[in-house]
Amino acid sequence: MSLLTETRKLIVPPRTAPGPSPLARAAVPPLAPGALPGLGHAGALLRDPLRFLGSLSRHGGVVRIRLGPRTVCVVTDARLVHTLLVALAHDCPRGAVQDTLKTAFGDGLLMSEGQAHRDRRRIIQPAFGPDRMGEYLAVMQQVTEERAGRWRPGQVLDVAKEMNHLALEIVTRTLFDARLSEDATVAFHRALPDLVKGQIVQSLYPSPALARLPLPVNRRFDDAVRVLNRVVDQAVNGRAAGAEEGRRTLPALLRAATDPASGCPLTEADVRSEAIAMFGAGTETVSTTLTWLLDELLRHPEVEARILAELDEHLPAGTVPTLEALARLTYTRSVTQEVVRLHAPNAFLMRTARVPVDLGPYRVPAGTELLYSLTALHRDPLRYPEPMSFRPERWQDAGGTGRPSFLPFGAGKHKCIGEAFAWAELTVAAAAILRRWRPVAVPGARAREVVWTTVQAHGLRVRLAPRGARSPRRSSTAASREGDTGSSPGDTVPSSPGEPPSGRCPFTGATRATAPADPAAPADLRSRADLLLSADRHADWAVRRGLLTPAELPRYRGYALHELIGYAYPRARGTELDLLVDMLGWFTILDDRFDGPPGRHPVQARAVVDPLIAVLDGARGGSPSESRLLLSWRELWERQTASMSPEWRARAAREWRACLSTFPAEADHRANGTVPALGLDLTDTMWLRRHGSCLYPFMNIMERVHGTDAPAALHAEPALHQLRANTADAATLINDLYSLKREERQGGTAFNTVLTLERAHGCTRDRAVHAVRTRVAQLQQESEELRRDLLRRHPAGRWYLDGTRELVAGVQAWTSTSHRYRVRDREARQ
Ligand code: HEM
Repeated sequence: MSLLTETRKLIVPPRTAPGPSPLARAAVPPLAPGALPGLGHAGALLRDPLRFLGSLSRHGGVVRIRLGPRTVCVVTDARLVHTLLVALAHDCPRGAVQDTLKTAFGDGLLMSEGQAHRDRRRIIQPAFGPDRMGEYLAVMQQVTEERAGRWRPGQVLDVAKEMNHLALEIVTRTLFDARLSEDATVAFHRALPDLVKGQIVQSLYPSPALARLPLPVNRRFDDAVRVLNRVVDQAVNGRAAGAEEGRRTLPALLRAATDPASGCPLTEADVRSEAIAMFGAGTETVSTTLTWLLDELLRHPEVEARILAELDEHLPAGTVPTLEALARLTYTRSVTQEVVRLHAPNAFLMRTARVPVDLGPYRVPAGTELLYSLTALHRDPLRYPEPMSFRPERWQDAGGTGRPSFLPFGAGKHKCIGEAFAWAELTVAAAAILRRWRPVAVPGARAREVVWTTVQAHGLRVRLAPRGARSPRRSSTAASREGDTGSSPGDTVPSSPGEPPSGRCPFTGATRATAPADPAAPADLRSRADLLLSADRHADWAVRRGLLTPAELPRYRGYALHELIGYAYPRARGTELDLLVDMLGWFTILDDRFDGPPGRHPVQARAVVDPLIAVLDGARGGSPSESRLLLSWRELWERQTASMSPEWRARAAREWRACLSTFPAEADHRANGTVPALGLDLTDTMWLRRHGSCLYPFMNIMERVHGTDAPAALHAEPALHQLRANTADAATLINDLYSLKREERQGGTAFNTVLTLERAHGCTRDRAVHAVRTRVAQLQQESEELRRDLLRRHPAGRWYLDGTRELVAGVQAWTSTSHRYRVRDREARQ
């Protein structure tokens, strides 16, 4: 210790927190017993840090410990910790551990002090304001549902790993409106431990110059810094597909700001530095807490049941969470509070006294390092009886979070800026996971505490069981639709006469028609509040993406596309449901574009379609001239393919390409006045219709909904190819029957099998309709046989085989009721 410091201690009066006269305070904090020569207390701290830190409170509110040659004061009393963080904040900045990060990442919120810190905090605060929070909730829910939607029944989940990825994705998608590649996500989590280890070790070096030596720990730290900078670059510069221009993301806030000290705009280095702060402080804390939450729920099923009941009551499935709804989840909040108390992530936090300070009855000299453990504070038996018991009820008593001893987010000027974000994230993510899955404990794979700078939950593995269907409460919107009856098939489909028209069917070649299968009674979708909410969300999405104007919405909503999804994919929920509705909506809007000039001009058709196909080939976006249709397609392609296998992606790309290529092909025919109807079986017509109606891509999506590819051996079966063709044909033909009147009004430009039969083969209307209905029945019958055969050999693919049947039934149920194919009397007369 230098003479200068010693002299300063004598002449500078100690800073004191407000309280009794400083004259009464002069005690040197007691030294904890058990110091070993040379090592001091380092062994005890390393062996069981939380037990050791927890044991110190019985010696005093501030206790000295020796770590080798260093003496550190541990603050064990919650009130004194509060004093340190609030009243003494100016004189006790964060110190050496934070300085290491400062060298690596610059002066971000997590690293800065004083005026620079205050200025930066003021700039960043709006990113956590209540209006932004409202928007983040929906994203948090969506991200979690997407991730949980990729899990499979029976899968064993490494919970900590999954929660790490989830928390990183939530921060990226909310604060940055960006997406990280899977590689970047993995690299981030690999690099973080090396960063933290290096941060601690380097803070112990007697000279900063030692950090430049080629020691393994330094090298790994430098590598970690490089990786994290690369990841952060992706978040800062890589806006998510479909991200809105001008959205108030954190980088946008920072780029628009001026540094009050210099009067200059903030630099890209500043933006990156703040991104590091958010990733560093806002991911592992949350993921660890979520992991502990799931662990505690496994031990306390009755708590889980109460949470689910409360969610059903105040945040029904399919509801987009709001801050108000979250505020009503009082029991769930008690549970998350208890998890945060018992497993407060911050095991060690540090401050350094710049000048002599008094803490309660103790005097602490300048230069002293002060350590406090929020985890240990929250396990103090005097404040929390039976501290190691998980008892959410303790938060329902008076006092709640207002207790001065409850400091999971710190206090004072460095208090967690993400506190509200974190509470919301914990609730929304837990709700989305628990709604979908029931985690079952894997024997011998429970969470165990591993203390680093945070208290991590290692080793928890659970097996996932799908949560039994819970009945969503009916929303008022659902109830208000009870009077809806929809239209009857007779409105639009020419009825087939009782007896088949005589002669050979031009389509099927049969002389006697097979009786068309009766449509199964459509399932009652009115109790599906989530479907209506998905429809609302989709309408909002379509307008925000510029695909529709608000004026176009009422007519568009009349199509009730969400009902088609509800019928055809009865098990799709959450993210998949939203994806399906968005995809179908997008395709319908695209299809409607071809009712206009692009449908008659092949060059225009190709101008619309080629950039969409290029996305499937991996073309990168970013040109400011990209159409809304293209931007939203990019987003949808990303959402469809996320987490799917390369084989699935290749198949989906191939089939979307085939589908989109039909638009210019049809435009060619229209321009030349030709009909693709060579041969009696209408092979060409059917190829175009089958692919043009997007049934193949929508069959692929069944695998996305199910969370896994159908067995490869099933895909290799020629019989499956036939079944898929039959499914596409049957659904297309059903659609042709119901859309007949609407398409007839387009004159010779429409592609409809009934009309083609009339035009190309001179059939009467009755005969053409009968032929199509007969073909549908035949396809359905053949499909049943194919299904039976495939099921015998590939029982694991049952869900996929059943899905093809549901798809056709769904199209049938919907086409018979949708307003899309209704022709109003006035229109019909025109
Ligand atoms: C369960 C979750 C979380 C816990 C327990 C937690 C805890 C804390 C604590 C104790 C501090 C104060 C550290 C100190 O005094 O030195 C802090 C600061 C901070 N936290 Fe959190 N945090 C959580 C989530 C988040 C999230 C989600 C974000 C951002 C998305 C975030 C961003 C930050 C930042 C930037 C700081 C530094 C604030 C400043 O110095 O002004 N935290 N957090």
